[in-house]
Amino acid sequence: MAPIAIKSVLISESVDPRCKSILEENGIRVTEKQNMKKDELIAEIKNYDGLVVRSATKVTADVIGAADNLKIIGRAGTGVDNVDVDAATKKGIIVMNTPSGNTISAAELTCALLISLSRNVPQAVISMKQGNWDRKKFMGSELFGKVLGIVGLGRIGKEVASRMQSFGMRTIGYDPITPPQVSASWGVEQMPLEELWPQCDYITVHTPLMPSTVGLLNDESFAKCKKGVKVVNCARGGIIDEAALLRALESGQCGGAGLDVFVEEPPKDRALVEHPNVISCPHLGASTKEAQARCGEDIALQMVDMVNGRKLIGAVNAQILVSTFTEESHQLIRLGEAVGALLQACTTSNKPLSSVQITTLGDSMKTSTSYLSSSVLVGLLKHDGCCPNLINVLSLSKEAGIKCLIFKKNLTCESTLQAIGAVQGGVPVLLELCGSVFRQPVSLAGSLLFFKAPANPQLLSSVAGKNLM
Ligand SMILES: NC(=O)c1ccc[n+]([C@@H]2O[C@H](COP(=O)([O-])OP(=O)(O)OC[C@H]3O[C@@H](n4cnc5c(N)ncnc54)[C@H](O)[C@@H]3O)[C@@H](O)[C@H]2O)c1
Ligand SMILES: O=C(O)[C@H](O)COP(=O)(O)O
Repeated sequence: MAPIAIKSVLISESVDPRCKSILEENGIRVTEKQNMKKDELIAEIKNYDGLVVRSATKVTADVIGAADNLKIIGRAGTGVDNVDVDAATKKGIIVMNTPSGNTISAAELTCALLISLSRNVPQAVISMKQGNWDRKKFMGSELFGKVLGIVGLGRIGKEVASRMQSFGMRTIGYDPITPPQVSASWGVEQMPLEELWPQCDYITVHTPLMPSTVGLLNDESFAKCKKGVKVVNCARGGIIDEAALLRALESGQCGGAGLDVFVEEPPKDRALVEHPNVISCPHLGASTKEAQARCGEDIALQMVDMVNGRKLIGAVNAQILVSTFTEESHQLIRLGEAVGALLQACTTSNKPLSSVQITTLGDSMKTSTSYLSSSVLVGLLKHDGCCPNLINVLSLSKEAGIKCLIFKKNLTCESTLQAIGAVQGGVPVLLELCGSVFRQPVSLAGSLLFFKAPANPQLLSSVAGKNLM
């Protein structure tokens, strides 16, 4: 992949100043503009190659549609649910995050909410400030010996588990990806949700927000819980269904909730925030000096590493690019694109080919097959008005109805058009085209003119001119 040029970046939220400094030290122009309305962002975004956001900027399909020069959206934090990743991918824009920078901070806030719930700390504080001394009202219960259910055993779930184990809690959990033996090694017994709900005194959720996690805790699951269960959501609003939570709080099925996140932020509907058994924060999980310093620094360094062609870290929609940061991969990508463009040029139709078979030969090609085949598709699809790159080409070729088959060994090819290429001396060359073998490999650079005729020196001079013979 040719290095991605990022000359200007817009930071649209409060991101640690290290982010701006690092980008500027690396020759990238930075503009900071916070609290932009959607229309303002749409008007502004076309001026930038890069955008850095936290969770408040909604990078919707409209914004992406207007982002004519945008090559990267950097999320200084974990969740990318405020970015339309599909729209970005289709437009060939990399989406990158810094998922571990705020793990500890989010885990610590979760623990703070769990502890606060057990001892009514926030409610007691408010009562004291109002001049009261109410010891009876705020009778709590120990966490020691209680069961904590952790739904989502990734980075934050794991850190919450070890911290709450030190309070003597038994930690059980569920995660469809983290293997049970892995979570067992940090003290979390996994089980299906059906078994988990009835055992928990406390439940905390740490999953991303996606269709399968919306309303994970809903009327049905609350009904399966112990009466008085206390819940915490420091992940994303909506993982605990807000209406169901309110109903459970009102019926006493839920004894208290600690909420850092809401479906709508800030929440216009105040019913949950104002409920006496709810303690809440304005999305503060990552709001520590340490987390912000890490995330701001990480996103800037990741962008700079990518621009300088060193490596790609944190890309959520461009896995294919990870192995394209070597000179060898650049040569193979140029080869793939040139072969794809050549095959497309050989067709008489303006439409892209409907199916393509890509065969790689040799051990050294084993790791390059995915980006090589994608680069052939880039070459096939490159025409006026279509801007394929390695990020969007699979979705563009799917839309164009191109069937792509990839083989890692030589197969008899029955294609109407066939090109064989290689990299020789660092240069992509063509060895064979539609059955014609080039004794002298043809450098795949610049403009090429192919002329098919029987081998006849006189004919050649009539085409190429005597002086070129
Ligand atoms: N409140 C904040 O300020 C704050 C800060 C950081 C992260 N977060 C949020 O916290 C959440 C977790 O972050 P993380 O860094 O631990 O993410 P992670 O990717 O490390 O872990 C998420 C885990 O959820 C699991 N999961 C996915 N679907 C599931 C399901 N249906 N049931 C159970 N588990 C499921 C995944 O397998 C994964 O192990 C994310 O939503 C993130 O956006 C919030
Ligand atoms: O997903 C995250 O990283 C957190 O929700 C933090 O969001 P923030 O950067 O807007 O505080």
